[in-house]
Amino acid sequence: MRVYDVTTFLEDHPGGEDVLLHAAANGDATESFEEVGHSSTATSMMEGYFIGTLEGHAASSDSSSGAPSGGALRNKALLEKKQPPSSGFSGFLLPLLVLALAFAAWYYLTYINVKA
Ligand code: HEM
Repeated sequence: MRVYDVTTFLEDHPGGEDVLLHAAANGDATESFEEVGHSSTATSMMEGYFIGTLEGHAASSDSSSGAPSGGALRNKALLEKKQPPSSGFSGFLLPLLVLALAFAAWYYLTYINVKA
């Protein structure tokens, strides 16, 4: 199941914040969202609020088959969060490595490779 954080969108939602809060409290807004017949603009807007997927939770259309209830949605530990772009090797170590290489090159050219 896909999870969206619409807290910053509540005030801007043309359908009002109440429907969003109600859908969130329900745990699964898939059906409500589809019933409204949202435009393709609305559907692509929604992707901007996507924060991750919830594993082990069936889509609402399957919920009659005894799938776990929306309460599980609040278990943030189950969320597969998107990695922030600036972390780990590419975010911190790589720029540091490039800087170190640049310094080494400058040092070599300035002090070691001087032709008198
Ligand atoms: C991230 C999720 C959502 C986004 C980005 C979104 C966006 C929009 C947008 C752009 C509209 C204007 C009409 C259109 O372009 O289709 C709209 C209308 C509406 N939305 Fe949403 N929506 C979201 C979730 C929901 C949910 C979960 C519900 C219901 C529980 C809902 C209920 C409505 C209703 C009732 C309208 C009609 C308002 C009217 O005609 O006056 N929306 N929404």
